[in-house]
Amino acid sequence: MASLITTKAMMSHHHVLSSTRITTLYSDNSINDHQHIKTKPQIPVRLISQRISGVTRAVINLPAPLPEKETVEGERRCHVAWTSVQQEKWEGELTVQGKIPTWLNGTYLRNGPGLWNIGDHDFRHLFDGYSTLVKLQFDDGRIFSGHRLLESDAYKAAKKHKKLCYREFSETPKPTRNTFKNPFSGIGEIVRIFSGESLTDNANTGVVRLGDGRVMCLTETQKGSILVDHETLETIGKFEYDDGLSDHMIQSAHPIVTETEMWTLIPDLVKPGYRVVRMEAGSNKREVVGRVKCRAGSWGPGWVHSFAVTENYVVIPEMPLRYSVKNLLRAEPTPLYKFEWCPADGAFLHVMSKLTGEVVASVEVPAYVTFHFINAYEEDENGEGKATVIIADCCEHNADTRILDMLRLHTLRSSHGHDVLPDARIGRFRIPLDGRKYGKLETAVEAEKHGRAMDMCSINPLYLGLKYRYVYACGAKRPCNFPNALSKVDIVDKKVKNWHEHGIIPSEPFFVPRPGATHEDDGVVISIVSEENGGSFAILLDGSSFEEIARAKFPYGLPYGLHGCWIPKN
Ligand SMILES: CC(=O)/C=C/C=C(C)/C=C/C1=C(C)CCCC1(C)C
Ligand SMILES: CC(/C=C/C=O)=C\C=C\C=O
Ligand SMILES: [Fe+2]
Repeated sequence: MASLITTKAMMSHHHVLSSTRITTLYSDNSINDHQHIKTKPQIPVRLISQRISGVTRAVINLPAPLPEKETVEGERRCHVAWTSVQQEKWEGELTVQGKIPTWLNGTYLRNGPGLWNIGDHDFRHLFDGYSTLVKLQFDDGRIFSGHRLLESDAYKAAKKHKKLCYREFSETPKPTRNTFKNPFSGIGEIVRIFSGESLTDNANTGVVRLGDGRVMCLTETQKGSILVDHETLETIGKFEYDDGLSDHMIQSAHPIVTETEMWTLIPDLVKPGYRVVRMEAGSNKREVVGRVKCRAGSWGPGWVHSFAVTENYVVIPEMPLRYSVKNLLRAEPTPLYKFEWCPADGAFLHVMSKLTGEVVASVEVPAYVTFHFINAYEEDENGEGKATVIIADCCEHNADTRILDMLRLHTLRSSHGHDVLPDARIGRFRIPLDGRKYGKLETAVEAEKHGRAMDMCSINPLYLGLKYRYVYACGAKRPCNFPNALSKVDIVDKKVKNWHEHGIIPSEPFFVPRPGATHEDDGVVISIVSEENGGSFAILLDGSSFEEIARAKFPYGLPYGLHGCWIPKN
């Protein structure tokens, strides 16, 4: 479907009246367009927007609704959230409806998969798409915006050769004819996987601002650590780690970054365990603080998309959903992709001292499935000035691995109106620090209050590792097949405020604190919303009341995105 839309969009000149400026963009750059453009001159597409009763309306620039017959696999036209971006880049000013707080000056940068096809080949899974950065540059009440595809080697090679060239999350390049003839090619491929050579560097998951100001896009392969310019969205180049740890090829997609340091986990597939590493701001060298050995007797370590820290400790999850070398070597994906579900081998959480690298607790907990840890903190239950327990909260999918396969594009694009999204909750782990063997897992807030969906979370970053109260995340208004609401959860009073409009798919609600604020929820929440009618807009909610304070419509539809960061204006 994406290719059909692309061709159509490319052939029409898009005119939208803008109150402040006219932007010219060239729709020459998506992979489909590329083929086309070789024989045709670039077509400038002018985006002009028109103010109608205070709201900027795109006049002709949104993709024209497709007739029912122009569909993927015989389906109805799918939501713009799951539709590839139609141009490689765009830049322009958005017209704001409402009032942006005067203190909000800086750039919100969001990463995520935004292009899910190469020529006629449609990718399978949400996580396969090529990284697409979206910026919202807030400047004195105005928003300058844009998007751009990340120039990873994987994307550049796909563009050049018009085929998949690296292993993505679920996609594997087709073997070449030589591979069939060469009896050693299987071994060669194993080497290429374990050296990381055949793995993607498509850094489509998150983006972080390091303490020294560099901005890095990330995914779960180490080679997918790529520096970008947050103003132009240009790709600067690979982040070159200067520490000899890259031969471990994979990493957590969510390092924890502060002004002074970065913490991350490097899983070890050969001797199942995790290296806990720290990198000083300004350096490219990660230092191994300690190593955790997996408790389960399984072949692979538990999948580690994210983890948590407290003031003094790193919390390392060992999920029963484990990396599987067997599945890694398969060309065709299993329902659990590169992972396998091993609940009989146990589920664990480990706690390491940041200072000494010593593992101070390692507890067995009930089975769990999570992509995202929300926050963690130490609690001194006896009031003796010593932490006795660690609380670690995560978006927990009720130990149900189906969520991974629910994120297949076919499912996201097809289950219209059916309530098929499996339930999720805020899972709260209690990890005793007194040597007890077991930890607890509880539901922090009744899941019904946020529509039984819970993922893509953020907190006030000033509360990282500390006792905190508010979680911002995607919840749901049922029925749905994907989280379709924004939720503010008060985990102390166990109250939830939800924000929803019909037909929307909002991306991660990102909290930016007001400078000088004394209340945890004094700030704004930013999200980019994909609409059912093919459009999209940026929304600003008040962090406290969770009510809309401003929105700004994009002159075109943007797909769903994953994680973002805030880069304050210097
Ligand atoms: C987008 C997101 O949240 C996760 C992306 C994960 C990726 C791209 C994982 C890729 C992998 C391979 C290509 C092979 C090795 C295993 C694994 C790290 C899962
Ligand atoms: C989008 C998502 C889960 C949604 C489920 O409700 C997970 C994304 C993980 C990667 O960042
Ligand atoms: Fe994530």
